[in-house]
This record gives sequence, C-alpha cells and structure tokens, in this order.
Amino acid sequence: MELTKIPNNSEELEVLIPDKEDHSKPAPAIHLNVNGTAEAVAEAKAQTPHTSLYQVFPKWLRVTRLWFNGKERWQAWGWAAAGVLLSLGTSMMLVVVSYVHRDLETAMSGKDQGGFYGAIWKYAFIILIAAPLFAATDFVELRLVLEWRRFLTDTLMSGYFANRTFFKLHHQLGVLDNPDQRMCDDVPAFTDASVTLVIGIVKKFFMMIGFSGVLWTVAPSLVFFLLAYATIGTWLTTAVFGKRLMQLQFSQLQKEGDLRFDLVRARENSESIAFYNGEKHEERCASLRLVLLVAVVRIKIIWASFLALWTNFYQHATLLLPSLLTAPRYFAGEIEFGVITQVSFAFGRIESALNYILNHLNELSGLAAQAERLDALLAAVKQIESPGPCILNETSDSVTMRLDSLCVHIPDGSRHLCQDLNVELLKGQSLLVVGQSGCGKSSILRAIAGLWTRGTGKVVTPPASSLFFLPQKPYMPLGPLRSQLLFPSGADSGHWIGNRSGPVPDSELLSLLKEVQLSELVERVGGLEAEAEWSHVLSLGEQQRVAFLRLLLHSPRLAFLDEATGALDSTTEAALYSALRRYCTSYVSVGHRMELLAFHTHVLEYMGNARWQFSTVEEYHERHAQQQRVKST
Ligand SMILES: Nc1ncnc2c1ncn2[C@@H]1O[C@H](COP(=O)(O)OP(=O)(O)OP(=O)(O)O)[C@@H](O)[C@H]1O
Repeated sequence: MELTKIPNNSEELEVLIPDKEDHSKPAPAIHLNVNGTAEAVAEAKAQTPHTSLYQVFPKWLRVTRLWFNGKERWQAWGWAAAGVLLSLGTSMMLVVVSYVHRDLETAMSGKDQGGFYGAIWKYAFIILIAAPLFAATDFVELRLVLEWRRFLTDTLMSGYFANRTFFKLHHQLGVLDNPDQRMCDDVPAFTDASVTLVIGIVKKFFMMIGFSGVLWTVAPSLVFFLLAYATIGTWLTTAVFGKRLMQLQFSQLQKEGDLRFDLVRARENSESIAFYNGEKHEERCASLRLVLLVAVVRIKIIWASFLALWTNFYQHATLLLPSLLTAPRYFAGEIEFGVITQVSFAFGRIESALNYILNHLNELSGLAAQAERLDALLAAVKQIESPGPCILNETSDSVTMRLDSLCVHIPDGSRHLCQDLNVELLKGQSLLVVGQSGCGKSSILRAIAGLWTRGTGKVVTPPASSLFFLPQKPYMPLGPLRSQLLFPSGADSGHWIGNRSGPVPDSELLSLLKEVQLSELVERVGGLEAEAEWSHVLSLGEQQRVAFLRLLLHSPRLAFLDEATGALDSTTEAALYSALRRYCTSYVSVGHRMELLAFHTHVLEYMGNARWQFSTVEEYHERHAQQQRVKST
C-alpha cells in the first residue's frame, strides 16, 4: 500500500492507494480528466459550489415549486396540508401529555391516590387518540415523499428525453456529471430530506408555541434566554459548518456517481476491455475514483465529528438550567414538585425546537447539495431547450433535402467542419458523403438530424416521422427479437410504422429477414419472442443487418446511413443497397468503399479546409479521372 497525501483547503489527509503488484512503485498515472490525485481533488473542488446554505435556498425553492406550482399542485398541496395538520395534532398531543405527566407526578409526590388513577385514565385515553394520529402522520409523510419523487423524476426524465437532451447533455455541454444519478438517487434523497426537514420544522414550531405557553406561565425569563441562545447558536453553527459540509456532501455525491459510472462503463464494454487485457487499467481507474470518494468522506467525517462535539457541548450546557431556576421556588413552597419536571420537559422541547437546524445541519447540508445538483440539471436541460443562435432545422413536405449555407461547428465551437455548404437532393436522388476519416462526414449527418446544433445555416427535410437514421454503432435495446426488428417502434404498435392500422405480421418480418440475409436467425435463436443480450449474441455484421431491416420496414421518405454496412462484406453490402433502392426513394450514406458509388446519384466530397464539393456521380468520376491524368503526365 502506498500513502498519498491529498491536500485539502485547511487540512491534509493521508489516503491509501492499493498497489497490488509492486509495493515499492508509485501508482501509475491514470488518465481520467486529470493527471493525478491532487489534481483530481483540485478539479473536484473547482466543481463544487461555493455558495452558503442561505444562497442554496432559492435553488431549493425553484426545484420545490415544480411540483407545488405545477399541474399536480392540488395533489401536492393536499398531501402537504395533511402532513402539516397531522404534525400540528401530534405536537398538541405532546403538550397535553406533559400536563398529564405533571398531574401524575404531583399526585405521586403528594400521595394522592385518586389523582394518580385519574391521571392514568387520562393517559390511556390520550394513547387511544395518539396512536392512530402518529400512524397517520407517518403514512402521509411517506406518501408525500413518494408522490413528490414520482413527479420530480418523471419531470426530469421528460426533459432529459425530450429534444434528445440526453445526447446533447452528454456530447455538447460535458459539464454536468452523472445526470442519471441525479434523477435516480438525488431526487428520492431530496424529497425525503425536504419532507422530513420541513415537517420537522413545522412540528417543532407548533411544539415551541405550545411549550412556550407552559414555560411562560412559570419562568418567562427562560423563554427569552432560549430565544437568544438558539439564535446565536444556530447562526454560529451554520456559519462555521454549514457551507463546508454542503460542499463535502456535493463532492461525495459526485464521486459516488463517477465510481458507479466507471463500473457501468466497464460492464458495457466488457468484451473490448477483455480483448485488450485492459482490466488492470480499468481497476486502477475505479480504485482512484474510490480513493477520491473515501478521501472526501474522511474529511466529511472529521467535520461531522467536530459538529457533533460542538452540538453536544452546546446542548448539555443548559441541561440543569430549568431545575436550577425553579428549585428555589419549590423549596419555598411556591410551586408543586410536578411543575419542576414540566418546566424541564418544556425547556427541553423548546430548546430542541429552536435548535432544530443546528441539530440537523448534516441532513440540511445534504439537502442543500441535492438541491444544487437538481437545480443544475434543470438549468442544463433549459439551456438545451433554448440554445441561442444555431443551425435552423426546418421541415417541408415538398422538399427531399436541402442544405442552405450550412456551417457546422464541433460542440465546443473551437472549429468548424463545413462552411457555406449548399446541397439540394430531389425525390429519387441519393447522396454518398465521402472524405478522409475525421473530416466531419458523420457530423454533417448529426447536424441534419438536429443532434448538433452549433453553427449557422439551414437544413430543410421532410418531417421527422418521414426520416430514418442508421448510426455507425447499431443499438440493440433490451427485449425479444421482435422488438429488435421493430425498433424504434414498439412491438404492439405496428400502426406507427408507415401509418399501418395494426401490428406488423410475422410473414412480413420473415420476408424482410430474408432481404437482409438473416433468414435463419429466427430459428437459430428460438423464435421472434426469444430474449437475449442481443448486442453480445449477434455479431456486429448481424446487428448491422438487423438495423438495416428496421430501415426497410419503416421505408422512410429519406434515409440516412452512417457507415451502416461497414462490418459487412461487399457482396452482402451490395444486396442490402439493392433492397434499399426498392424500399426507399431517397437516401444519404456515409461510406469509405468506392463500390457504394454505384448505388448513389450524387456525391458530397471533402476537399480540405472545411470545403466540400457537391456533384453528380458522373461529375465525380470525371473529376477523378482528370486528376489521374494530370498526375500521370
Ligand atoms: N462530441 C465531440 N466533441 C468534440 N469533437 C468531436 C465530437 N465528435 C466528433 N468530434 C470531432 O469532429 C471531427 C469530425 O468527426 P466525425 O465523426 O464527423 O468524422 P468522420 O468524418 O465521420 O470520421 P470517420 O470516417 O472516422 O467516422 C473529428 O475531428 C472528431 O474528433
């Protein structure tokens, strides 16, 4: 094991980095976004918010308003009102219990048998009412958390999947870590903590009102003392611990998400990693993530311990104060013995109510971190919804495809891949995009599909429902073979495909499987309803043929194929393109093989320096023949 120092703001922390092969060697550099541990911590620090607890409050309100001001607001307010009313009931019940206690103890100390049994009966009656009241409070709180969580996750997921935000968040912004973790983990934690803390504050507020009355009648000075004591204590504690704990909580959530993302990525790419023997690298990457996570949690534990030390000291400092103040009056015979215990009880309740924030600072800082992360996710989704000046995507029923003065930038805007590109494709025409690797062929398709919006100019195509894109990497969703063939339409929604009125018949699927040269597949895997991990069970070429079948099935007005047959041999590729010409009148392909020219009417060729040449296939051949002649002379 190797000891590495991870510096932090005010303290340095030693963390253990396991080095299983050679104990004397330092861990090798791991290429995450950073070069080493110290940089990783610095990066994490730069990403954590530098806001105080009070500054996070508007963000918490923004996230909370989504439900309470949204279309389900009546339900939201209904659950919240029920929660508050029940809290009021339970708090009042505790005040009543304190009076019964007082009577009970006074009766015992005065050897008043009748008073004692009277108090016992009262107590039994109160329990009869209190038990269902407390159970109902729990029920309402749990439902409130659940309904809020359902709404918030659903809203965030709608935003995430709308307008291909999930793609743009990942590829364009690149600044928001783990949106999936924010929706799955942060939302339930946020709703749970919000309900617990808000209902807790409401309960404590009612309790404080109730017990202040009790205390006021006996020792009004104690009420003033408590108010001043709690105000100073809360202010001091949040100022010293609040911001730091929130930052650490934020950082911890981020690190946990990163670690899980690493492990999920390793699972998704298990075959490639195994072929490369890359497991050591992956393990080291994940170990480093773990080291960073543990480092943050260690610092958090230190701060939490200091907070616990301070709150224990702060709370116990006043423990005997009520007895000290009321005992002289008891000895003088001015008050009964039960009054002393009631005052102590009321004092404790008011103190815990007033110091609620102080006692729950850990939870509060966790909630602040979650509010910060959810607000950032909402802001990122909103930013994507209104991206500012960008490529205009227009739809027209009378146009097959037109690019007007198109200029496509890479997502960070640092360079452009095409400039002033003008292309018009008429019905029945097809276009092959050619050029060296990395010149921007796929990016032009991304811009046409509306995935990349950074740039200028205009793209005019038929409506999205008449287009079909085949990406470089075929996607195999979970589910039976039938869903693989029908994707992106559902297995029970044949009417989505080409305005059909019913599901796609099996005979049609079998004949299309024949077209893409996969006629034996159904029998081989055990029928159309057979389920498997298709991306592992099928070869890349088979996956590309399944994807091609989807295209034939949907027979769109305009299809886009991004090296969609790259894993196939030339004969199969030619067979698929022959089928494509029968099923689809216009299409745009990206490809490297020159044999594909035979299946297209036009070519868009990369000429260097972000310039492209649009011509017919004949003009393309003529141009290249001329270039050959120039070279040979
Ligand atoms: N998300 C991204 N962020 C930044 N740059 C990107 C991103 N995706 C692609 N690029 C860059 O844009 C350029 C064009 O990429 P593109 O995928 O369009 O190339 P291509 O011509 O299709 O390449 P190939 O033939 O190898 O598939 C490349 O230099 C690539 O590094």
